[in-house]
Amino acid sequence: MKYVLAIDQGTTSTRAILFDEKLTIVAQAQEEFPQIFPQSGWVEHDPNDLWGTTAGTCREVIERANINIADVVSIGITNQRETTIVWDRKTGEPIHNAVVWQDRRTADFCKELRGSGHSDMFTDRTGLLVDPYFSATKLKWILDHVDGARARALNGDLLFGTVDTFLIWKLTGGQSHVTDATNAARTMLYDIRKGCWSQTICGLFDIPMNMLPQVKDSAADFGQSRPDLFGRHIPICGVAGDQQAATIGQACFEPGMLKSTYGTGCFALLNTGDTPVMSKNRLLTTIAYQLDGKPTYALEGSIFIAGAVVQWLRDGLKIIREASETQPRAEGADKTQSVVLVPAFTGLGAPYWNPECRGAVFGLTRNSGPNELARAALESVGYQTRDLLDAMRADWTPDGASSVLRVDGGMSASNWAMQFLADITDAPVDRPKVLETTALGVAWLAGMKVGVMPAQEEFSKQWELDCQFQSQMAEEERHQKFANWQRAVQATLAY
Ligand SMILES: Nc1ncnc2c1ncn2[C@@H]1O[C@H](COP(=O)(O)OP(=O)(O)O)[C@@H](O)[C@H]1O
Ligand SMILES: O=P(O)(O)OC[C@H](O)CO
Repeated sequence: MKYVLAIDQGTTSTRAILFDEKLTIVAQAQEEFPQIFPQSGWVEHDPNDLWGTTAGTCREVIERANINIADVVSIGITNQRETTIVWDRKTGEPIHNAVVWQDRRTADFCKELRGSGHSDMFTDRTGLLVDPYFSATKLKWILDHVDGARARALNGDLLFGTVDTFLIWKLTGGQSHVTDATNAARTMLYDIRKGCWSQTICGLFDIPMNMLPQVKDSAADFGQSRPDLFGRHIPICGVAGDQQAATIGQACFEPGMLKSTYGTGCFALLNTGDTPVMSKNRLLTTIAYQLDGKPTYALEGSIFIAGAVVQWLRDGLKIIREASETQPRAEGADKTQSVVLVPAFTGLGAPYWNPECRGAVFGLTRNSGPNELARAALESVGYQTRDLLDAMRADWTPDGASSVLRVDGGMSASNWAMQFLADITDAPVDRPKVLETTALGVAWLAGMKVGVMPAQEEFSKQWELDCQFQSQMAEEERHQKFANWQRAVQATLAY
């Protein structure tokens, strides 16, 4: 039996998962690391924590699985996207903490950029909206604020990377400075049509292009791990941003197929095939995966608060002790009350993109309590998804496309939330048996590249349904509830 080691470097923890060639999970290890909040709206990670937890969980999982290391034939890396790291080419030492995707420090600069009439150029080339979310302005910020950084970069002494690139640099002992097209597509520096770094954008930001990594397919030769790490060289053959890896893990290979991942936030990706569909409804155009030099594009909707609203009920309001308690609470909620919660704790993402608005609750009565709030919290995730899907359908609906939404992520465990999602979108919601779709996706890329895992068609056939949720809500009720949500969002934006 051969094995593939999948590394899933996420926003709050790092996981290593060992898959066998039949794509069964053999062992896994997970480690959290500190979140650093130097100022309001700023979020950083220590890159050495990202690397330390990666090396640690990989060693642990190999030990736990008790297998011959010679049988681990490939490594796959999937990662939190957009997070920006700059390090010294000679020493491998970062010159600043990683500036995390959630970090809003460049909001004012982005506002200026939007005002300067460049927005369309950025969107045409990169598929993205000018927002602090993406790497470009974070990288510029580091070059502008770390003493001497730009001069060192110009001199060729500094390297830039998203988390995948930094981990590959570390794993290969500084031999490979590479990324894949899905990660490059999140930097706002990459021309997703031409498939190269944009000279114009780098020029505008004064970013020396010699610090950018080489961009490869998602299944490619990314280098070999240092022999002292795991006892032998292991090739790194699969890389994809975590939401793209989940799209692959959900086998959304056909145009029109759609997945939504419910973790802390929620990210929905709709496969649009070989066409980069430009959104008229403030969604993002991105690369879903790139195989054999051929990019497959997707429309993406990003919601910043999904499972995090459940965490707020637990840690903030303390009205539940664990996430699963939201189900009995929602079931017990008074049906005559229409409490609506807009969880704009850090503003609203797609399709509103308003970083300044904050959360609100509407429709409270003296009888409103934990049950009604729990129901409103779960419903808010369904409503936000409906907003995304409506925007996606308005942008692009191929003939005969299925309306099924494939779901995964921690919150997809909630039957109540998934049933409401089917009800409010009036479409089937499919939850697969394997919920580790992110790791699965990148394990497949890495295993397929070295020939120990099935080709795409066979892999798609292995996708197995756990449960399909069908819409059961009367049209009138759906209409009424969604209209209430829309009014609540407008009031929140206006506040
Ligand atoms: N049974 C449940 N009901 C509702 N929410 C849940 C349930 N189980 C987990 N969650 C939510 O899912 C999220 C964790 O999902 P996960 O995919 O591990 O997220 P991430 O990778 O972003 O850390 C948490 O925010 C948690 O509140
Ligand atoms: O680490 P996650 O799972 O919260 O994913 C973060 C996304 O990649 C950000 O774009």
